[in-house]
Amino acid sequence: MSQPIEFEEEEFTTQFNGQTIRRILAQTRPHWPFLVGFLSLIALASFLDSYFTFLSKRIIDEGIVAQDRAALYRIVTIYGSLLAVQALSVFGFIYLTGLLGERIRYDLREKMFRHLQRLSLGYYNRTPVGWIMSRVTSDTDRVAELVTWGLLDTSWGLLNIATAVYFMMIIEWHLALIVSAVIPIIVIVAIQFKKKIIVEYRAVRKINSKITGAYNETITGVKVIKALGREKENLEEFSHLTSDMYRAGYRAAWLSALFLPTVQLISAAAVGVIIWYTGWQAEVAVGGMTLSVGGMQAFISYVTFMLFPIQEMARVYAEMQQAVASGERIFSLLDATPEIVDRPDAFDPGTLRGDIEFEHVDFYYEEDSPVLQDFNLKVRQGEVIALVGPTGGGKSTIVNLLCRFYEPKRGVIRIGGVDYTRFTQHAIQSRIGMVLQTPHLFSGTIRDNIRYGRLDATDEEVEEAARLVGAHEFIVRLEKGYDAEVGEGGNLLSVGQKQLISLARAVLANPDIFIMDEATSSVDTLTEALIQQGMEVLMRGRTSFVIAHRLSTIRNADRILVIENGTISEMGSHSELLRRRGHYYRLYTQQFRRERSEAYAQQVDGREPAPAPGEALAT
Ligand SMILES: Nc1ncnc2c1ncn2[C@@H]1O[C@H](COP(=O)(O)OP(=O)(O)OP(=O)(O)O)[C@@H](O)[C@H]1O
Repeated sequence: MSQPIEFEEEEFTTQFNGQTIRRILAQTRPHWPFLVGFLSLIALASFLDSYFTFLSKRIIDEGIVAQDRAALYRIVTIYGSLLAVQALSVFGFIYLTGLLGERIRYDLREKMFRHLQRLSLGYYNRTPVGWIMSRVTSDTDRVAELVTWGLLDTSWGLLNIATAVYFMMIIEWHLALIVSAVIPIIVIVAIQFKKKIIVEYRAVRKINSKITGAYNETITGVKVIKALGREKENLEEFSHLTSDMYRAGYRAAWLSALFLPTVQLISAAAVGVIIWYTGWQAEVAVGGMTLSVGGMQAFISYVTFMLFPIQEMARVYAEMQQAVASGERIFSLLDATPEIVDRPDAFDPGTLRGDIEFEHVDFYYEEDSPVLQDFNLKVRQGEVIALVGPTGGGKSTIVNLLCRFYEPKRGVIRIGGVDYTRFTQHAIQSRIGMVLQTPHLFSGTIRDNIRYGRLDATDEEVEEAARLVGAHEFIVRLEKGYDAEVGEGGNLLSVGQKQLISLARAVLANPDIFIMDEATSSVDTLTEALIQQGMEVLMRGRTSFVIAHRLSTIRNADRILVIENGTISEMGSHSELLRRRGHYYRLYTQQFRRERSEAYAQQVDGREPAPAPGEALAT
């Protein structure tokens, strides 16, 4: 059953955390010229915004009321030129904010990508891919939004209010003080509303993604639902969801509708105070009236125009909680320390050729469930080791330890007589060639994927490698040959073809140690023979470990290890182990019998037998 995707709808319970906010803001430090640029332009634009209202007052008082045509023209000309300056500064700050946002997104993503490459496999085991993807995409966006548009709206809002108060003070400071008292009231009311509205909309989105999930399950599982007669129960569950959504949607709509009239009423009260004050002054201070008609009009404009920046600031404040939570998750990723780090004196031995030794190795993924305990193994340079045994026995773990994707918890692994933790990880991993059971190919062409083994290889070398492992024939049969796209993860090719390409890639890399996890199923007999031949090319003269599923590999191996419960339960060559008539003998005869009967069935009725991986040697 599919799970609804809810990464976007995570809970944001984080409270304001000054340290995280400081760290988020610190992301702008390398780009301070942009920041200074956009803040200065915003300051200019907001100053002009308020100044325009002041100029309007002067147009009314000095031009229209005083009937002074020259003054009117002069002020209107100033107004017009400043409008052009304002237009330029608005263009400038929006442009700079956009650029700053892109830089911050780029920086964060690059930092995360770099860090993700350093993290050990253990981190990837614990952390779902979806979680990481959410950090890299939506969280980065939220943080970038906060430090750009959020910062822009806040500074623009604050500066607008400050300059408006400044000009009101110039016009009539008593009234300016009275009117300013309204500002914090509107700010608090606006923040409370916005916070509540955001909570309701988030609830709506969350339920919506559950509804999508419910639709998905019902449609994909329609047969089962019908067969079990679950329609009524499903409908009831669905009705709960939709009525929850209706309630949350209703509350959001009600709050949104209530919000604007409420703040408008508060500002209307302020406008009332202004008008009352003007009238009162006219009464008590006949002849000495300090607030002109233009002044009153300017005050009313300042109060009304203040509403918009206050709303924007309230929105930013309410959304800041989300951005802080996003920031915390991004930093938790960036602060995760790799479990495997090179020692300060780590070196590159130049080669990994030499005997390999596991000495008293203990290993676990989870502390309370040991996988290997006191594991000992000596492998001579050039030996081919086949690992067989039941699933979960520890075969992949042995190979993972050898590649140093994990390190022993106790004991030591030596390569060429040296503890391998003295080498750099790169020195080890770049000299081990690995072909996985379901090999991973990267989107691109077949040629690109083979060349991944050695980036400076020529086209001829790429083809030569493919020929050596027997992949050339199938590649040239494809319409575009080596230039055929493999699709995301190589999914346009079969498992066998992917293995052949991985073998060619490994040949090109010319590793000192070769590791192969054979494909268990879905490989036809011809491809299987090709893979076998390719493996032999690669194993020649190289120490090789094969997690073996096929009889042919096992017969040719120098030594076969039967791995059960993290220990070697049997070890020897194919004929030795058969003579011993133990676990290996049973696995082998079972598989041999199955293969015989399949071959017989094919001969009799020409049908393709279904694979029975349950009986394979290493599953
Ligand atoms: N990443 C992991 N985190 C936790 N436990 C793990 C992890 N990988 C393997 N294990 C556990 O370690 C044990 C050995 O697993 P391992 O994959 O080495 O066995 P295997 O012999 O290769 O099996 P298979 O043939 O199925 O691949 C199993 O019990 C498995 O559940």
